[in-house]
Amino acid sequence: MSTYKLNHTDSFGDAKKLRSNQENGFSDMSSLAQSEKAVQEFLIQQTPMQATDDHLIEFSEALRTVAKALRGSSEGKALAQAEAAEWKRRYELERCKNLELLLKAPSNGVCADESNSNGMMDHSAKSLRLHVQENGKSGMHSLERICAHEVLQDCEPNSPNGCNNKLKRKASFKLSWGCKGHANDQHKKEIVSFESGNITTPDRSSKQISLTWESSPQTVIIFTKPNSTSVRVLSVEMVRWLRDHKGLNVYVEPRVKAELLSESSSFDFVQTWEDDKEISLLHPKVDLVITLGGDGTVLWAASMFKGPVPPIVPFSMGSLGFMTPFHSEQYRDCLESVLRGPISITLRHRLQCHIIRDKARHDYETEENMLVLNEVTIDRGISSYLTNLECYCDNSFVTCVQGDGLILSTTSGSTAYSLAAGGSMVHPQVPGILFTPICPHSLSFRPLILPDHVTVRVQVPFNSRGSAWVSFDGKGRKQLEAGDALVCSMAPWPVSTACQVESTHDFLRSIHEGLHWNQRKIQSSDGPQ
Ligand SMILES: NC(=O)c1ccc[n+]([C@@H]2O[C@H](COP(=O)([O-])OP(=O)(O)OC[C@H]3O[C@@H](n4cnc5c(N)ncnc54)[C@H](O)[C@@H]3O)[C@@H](O)[C@H]2O)c1
Ligand SMILES: Nc1ncnc2c1ncn2[C@@H]1O[C@H](COP(=O)(O)OP(=O)(O)OP(=O)(O)O)[C@@H](O)[C@H]1O
Repeated sequence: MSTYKLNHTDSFGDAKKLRSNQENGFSDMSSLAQSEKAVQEFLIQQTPMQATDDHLIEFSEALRTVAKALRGSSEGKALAQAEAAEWKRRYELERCKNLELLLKAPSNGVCADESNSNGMMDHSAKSLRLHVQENGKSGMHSLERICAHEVLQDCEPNSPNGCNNKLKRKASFKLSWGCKGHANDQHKKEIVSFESGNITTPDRSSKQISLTWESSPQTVIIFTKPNSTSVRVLSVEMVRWLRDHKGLNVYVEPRVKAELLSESSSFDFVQTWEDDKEISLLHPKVDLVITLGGDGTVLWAASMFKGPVPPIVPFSMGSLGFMTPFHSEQYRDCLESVLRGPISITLRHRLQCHIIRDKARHDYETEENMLVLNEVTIDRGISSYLTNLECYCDNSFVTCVQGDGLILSTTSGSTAYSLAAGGSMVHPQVPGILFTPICPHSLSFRPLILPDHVTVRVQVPFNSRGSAWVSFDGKGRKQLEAGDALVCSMAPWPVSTACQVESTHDFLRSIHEGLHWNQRKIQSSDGPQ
């Protein structure tokens, strides 16, 4: 039998080609775009109906061809910008790797934080570390590898050891993928095997994931739904219990710290942060996140982490709870069992999105990356016109959405807005991107589910009647003008949420209890046999 190899290529394989296109070709895209618009306007006035002369018809055909070519080139620009952003990210990653090597060099492979002989972090090392973290998501990701779980422990006023700024380990844990029929969670096999030239899939890729602590969690952060009396009462009780009975360091939002202090000054042990930048640096210190609220609070908590997210334990204190399986009345038992481990988790994928502006001064300029746990929505906002959105998947044209808009959803978000717009419900652990139109003005537009490795680009064409609006998990609305594009792909930082029982059980329970999915009276046997 002949042998062969299966290659996986990533969607950026053509980036070099695109870059050279960019360099050699379309240098002044905005003027091209204006010319295209002018041609289109001209065509609208000069329809073949009005132009009876044969030459004019021929001329208008030629202009149509030119307009098409111009449009093609402007589409190429947005694509090239997306590719450029990706190359920029890769460059940042490389840079951080080099920094990692630099940090390692003087201390024989030991993390720079550890290398300091008296255990104190020297200022330059600290500022270098912060600098790396501030340099975009790749930098932060890389840093996690550099200093896995190493943190600078804050000075505790009542600490038995006094304030010695000793470096302690963040609690480490292990994730294992269980297989049906294999009690031993160490069981490992290739998902796809090519033995003897035959392709087989001995195991399925999505399995139950369990988290086992390798050292005890020490620090938790609690996010709470605002303006709720029951949440406020519970947070007071929980913070005290976590400190007095579990000896944990507790972080809360600044608003909650103020609430706690208004209850009693004895809550001054509770830690907080001052601005968003500070919270983005908290990840290396926090072992566990607790949310008290509904699904919106889980979305809120996840949005605070622009890189890796500590495991989340979501308590249900809202009306619906697709991502909040824990009952707040039993919080002590739940937290005892989570802190002890092992626990089943659902690894929820996130999408990373960024907007590429047509007006961007140069091609490498893109906006900040946004991470969503549910979905990114592109809609018509306050405009009463149909949206007109050109959609591409990698380099292929998907379709033009004409309707109220488009939802690009994670599988976790499949039970949220996408469901309301007619998308399928998908188990949250299935990797993929849901492509769900909102009220498409078409009889034949069915929602799609795309694989997890693709990059989706949604562009407002230059001939669009109005602009479009983007929102991220229902928040942070931004306007997309003609020529602007949204680029979206799977993020490398999933969100792990603790399960009450296990992932599939919790998912089914949420659609049964939350949506009364497929509830119907059972037909009686009293009838034709
Ligand atoms: N027509 C709609 O169904 C519609 C419209 C706008 C926004 N939304 C959803 O609201 C989300 C924002 O939630 P919020 O709590 O901040 O706003 P919100 O307070 O307006 O609540 C929206 C509702 O969506 C539910 N929800 C959120 N995530 C869910 C999920 N993954 N599965 C099932 N239900 C979910 C919430 O429980 C809540 O009942 C958006 O991400 C979007 O999915 C839905
Ligand atoms: N810590 C927080 N800070 C600011 N806003 C928050 C926070 N937690 C939640 N929110 C916002 O409050 C709103 C309501 O939150 P959430 O969905 O958790 O509660 P709920 O609406 O009572 O739940 P449900 O939708 O299940 O009834 C959401 O828009 C969410 O973004």
